[in-house]
Amino acid sequence: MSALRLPIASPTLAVGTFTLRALKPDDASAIHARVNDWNVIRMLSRLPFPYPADLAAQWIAETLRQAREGRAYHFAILDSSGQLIGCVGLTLGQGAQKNAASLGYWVAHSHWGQGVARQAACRVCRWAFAHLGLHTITATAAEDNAASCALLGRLGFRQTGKGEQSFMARGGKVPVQHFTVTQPELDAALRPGTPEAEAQTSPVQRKLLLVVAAALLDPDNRILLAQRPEGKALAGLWEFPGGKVEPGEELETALVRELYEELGIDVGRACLTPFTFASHAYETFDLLMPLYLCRQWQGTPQGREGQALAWVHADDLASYPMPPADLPLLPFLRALL
Ligand SMILES: Nc1nc2c([nH]c(=O)n2[C@H]2C[C@H](O)[C@@H](COP(=O)(O)OP(=O)(O)OP(=O)(O)O)O2)c(=O)[nH]1
Ligand SMILES: [Mg+2]
Repeated sequence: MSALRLPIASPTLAVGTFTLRALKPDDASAIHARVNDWNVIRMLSRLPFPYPADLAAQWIAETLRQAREGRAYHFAILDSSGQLIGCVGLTLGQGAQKNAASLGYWVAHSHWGQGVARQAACRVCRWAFAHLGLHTITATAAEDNAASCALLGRLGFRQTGKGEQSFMARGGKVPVQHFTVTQPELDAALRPGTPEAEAQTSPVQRKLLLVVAAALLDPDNRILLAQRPEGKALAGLWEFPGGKVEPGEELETALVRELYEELGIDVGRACLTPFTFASHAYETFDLLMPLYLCRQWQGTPQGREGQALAWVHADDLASYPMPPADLPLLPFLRALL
């Protein structure tokens, strides 16, 4: 009886300072901006040049369908700031080839030479061998893509043959090399001490970001929200004023400082009452945000960083889109006010 292969959910994988996660529809513009580059696209067999903007959205939709059906797993490669810098993926064989998968990847030209593709490809292969029941992973690289051929060699891929393949962007056939790796071969390539092994076995810990924030309350029990300005992460969303705690800084000191910097008000530490906290796993960091209540301060809050401000009744909070970390806090505020 042949074992049925059930689709498994695409994981989020950490490797070195990079994060690999399933593609999302709103990755389309970043993908288009980075892949529509002759340096990148000439190494990819199935992509036309120029690369039409709507092709990225279609491709993402197709990868999501393939992942749901367990036919392929494609990942966005994000750098430590959450910026998409490439893609890596595996397409699974069918029928007699069901224990094999083919590997593909590309990295934005601006990030070449930094080991991004090597680390990402290695991480995805390790995950696939561990979870997809594969015997082999294959890859094909254009013969003039020396970096890719070298990368595969460093991951234990053996060259199994040469051939020719059509490359759409180049408008014709291009000499290619075919490669294969098995799990023992990949493991052997990850000998302790190699950069591959280090990046794979000691992924940099997810960053814990400590942010302090305040719910300032006026005599009508309205809460002050500030709109995150353009150019900042989560721009346009409404938040509790506050900011990052600096290394070695006490939480209340940080909050007093942030409220002065952002709103121009003076708050005494004794006027800050600990209320609750937010804990949220953002894509590239974990946020821990103690939230204080404050009913007394000196001065009138002003958006000193250009941010819009709004005094909002607890019942109206839902009309102000907030960062995902803040949503679990709202029922507590409604119950209090
Ligand atoms: N202040 C604040 N930050 C929040 C809230 N919810 C939420 O997810 N965050 C996140 C967004 C940011 O990733 C982080 C706070 O960063 P920030 O950019 O405001 O930090 P900051 O005020 O120190 O500003 P900067 O000097 O670093 O630009 O916490 C919230 O309600 N208030
Ligand atoms: Mg802030």
